[in-house]
Amino acid sequence: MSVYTRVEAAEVTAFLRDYAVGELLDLQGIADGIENTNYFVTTRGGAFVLTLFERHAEVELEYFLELMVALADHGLACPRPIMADDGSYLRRLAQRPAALVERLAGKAVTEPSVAQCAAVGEALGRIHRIGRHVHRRRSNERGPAWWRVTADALRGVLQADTMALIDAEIAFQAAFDTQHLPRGVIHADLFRDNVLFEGERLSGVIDFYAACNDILLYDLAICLNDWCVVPDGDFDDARARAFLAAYVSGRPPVAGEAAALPAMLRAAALRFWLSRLYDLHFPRAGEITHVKDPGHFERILRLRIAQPQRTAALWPA
Ligand SMILES: Nc1ncnc2c1ncn2[C@@H]1O[C@H](COP(=O)(O)OP(=O)(O)O)[C@@H](O)[C@H]1O
Ligand SMILES: N[C@@H](CCOP(=O)(O)O)C(=O)O
Repeated sequence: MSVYTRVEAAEVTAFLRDYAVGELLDLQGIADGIENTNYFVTTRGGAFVLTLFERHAEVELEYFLELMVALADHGLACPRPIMADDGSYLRRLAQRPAALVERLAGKAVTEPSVAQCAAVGEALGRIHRIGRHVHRRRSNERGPAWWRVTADALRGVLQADTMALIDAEIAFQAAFDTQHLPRGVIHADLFRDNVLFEGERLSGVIDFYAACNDILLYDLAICLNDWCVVPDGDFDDARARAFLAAYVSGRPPVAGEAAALPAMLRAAALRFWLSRLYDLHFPRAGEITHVKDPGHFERILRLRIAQPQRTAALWPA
């Protein structure tokens, strides 16, 4: 579940007095999600999602909200934050920072089609372009420094050969030159559960609460490893081609990006393997029970190491 902080209708009614959204008609806790407390809020003025943020600092939340406003202003299908009467997007409710955003139609897909992968590639290219308008900055809290700390935390609980693979990959990534790769705002967690569809139409990209400034190609690699794979982690060529073609039509790559993709795919696999391993071995008290399979990303990492040329033919000429 993802209602960590309970709020009553009376509290939400009082909270909504500072927004021009009309009277509260309905309040429903949202069961999906991992990190924050989310409620569907229906008022006379529309349908919204109320998020109570459970762990981020206000300065980070200002970054996420600035990004969502910029994306919505530039026409990306994503939840537009609702401005309170005092001009702010971030308020407080039940001793938590809280924001009200537009509720979007659609559902997440578990088996994406070629057309849906193309739509996600197109949306990711747009996020990377529009991200240039965001003035605040945020570093990637799950970047190489976090990989090393997390690997050290896992050292006592993993088998020696598993640990050796993690250490070798961290060393490979440290030696890999990324200076020439374009950087900007990345979503950083654009998995299947963070995109809503109505049929083949992408109706919303959600959950910008891992967004940060990092290598754009790394964001692309995160998506490819999730959206464009068959269950064993190998690429589905048609989906990967469609995703890449749609992405590069919106954000043309610079020299050297295609050659760096195999390493970025490995970095993306390592990052989610580590977070899943950490969540499995060190579950957070009182939090989510649906632990995601770390083995999936171990398989993906091993495959990407074994097949460095695999994406060469998928990247548009
Ligand atoms: N703006 C929105 N419109 C419609 N549904 C949403 C919206 N935001 C969140 N949801 C629903 O709430 C769920 C949890 O949201 P998410 O942001 O992924 O939570 P968390 O940050 O806790 O992981 C999503 O899977 C989706 O079903
Ligand atoms: N999409 C991820 C979960 C989100 O990552 P986290 O580091 O915030 O837990 C996955 O499928 O593992």
